[in-house]
Amino acid sequence: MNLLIYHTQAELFEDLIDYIVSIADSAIKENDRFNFVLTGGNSPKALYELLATTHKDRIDWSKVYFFFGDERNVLATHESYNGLMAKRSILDPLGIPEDHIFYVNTTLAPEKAAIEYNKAISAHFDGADIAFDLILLGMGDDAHTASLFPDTSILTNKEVEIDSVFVEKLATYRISFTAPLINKAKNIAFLVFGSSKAEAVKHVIEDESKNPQLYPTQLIQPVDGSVTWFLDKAAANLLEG
Ligand SMILES: O=C1O[C@H](COP(=O)(O)O)[C@@H](O)[C@H](O)[C@H]1O
Repeated sequence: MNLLIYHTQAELFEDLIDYIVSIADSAIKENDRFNFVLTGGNSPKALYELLATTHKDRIDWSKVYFFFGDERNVLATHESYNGLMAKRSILDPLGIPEDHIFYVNTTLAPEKAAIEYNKAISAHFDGADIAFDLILLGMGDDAHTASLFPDTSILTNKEVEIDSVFVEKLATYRISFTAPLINKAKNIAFLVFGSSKAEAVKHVIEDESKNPQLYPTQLIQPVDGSVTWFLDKAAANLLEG
């Protein structure tokens, strides 16, 4: 595990963008494409905007395929649809063609949306191992990541797949990568800001005995890939090591 802690968000984004560019370059050199899983939530918006403006010439976007690690069970026009924030901040500004973007189809019931997303991803990987080049993730102050929330059924799903899950505390369904699917990735990067996340960061990174029902992000342990944490000072504040 790599742990990187920054004084400012600007410094963090600069390094995170260098990291993304380097993974994109290697993936494109090796396989002529870069399979990039975006995270939702609030933290990544400024990152996406920087990638689509100041840094747009650093990646060959024609070779990039975009996916979503989780999605809200709302229509694509709803403000909380992860795909909409990505569409506005990075996908439209870069002119990414529709056939390079794997949105979750939330006009379907959540179970069906998950099944269709699994099919679309399997077809994209065409029988090869489903190992994304890079999965970006955030983490909530309750230690959820993607839509792996505490005390939910998806936490015990051992399949490498996308699943639907009812999140009781939000009284809503979500569609999400399972932990085994995330753990197959070649690279995983967490982007976490702010003091409200500090306690969750400490439990996820430093607890010796794991309790993933309470701290689901503890389930993220790549099989062969790397995991890198990009934290600001406030989020890292309670770490001891
Ligand atoms: O991995 C993820 O993390 C966030 C937490 O996001 P935040 O930046 O808004 O705190 C989560 O809600 C999101 O859906 C997910 O992709």
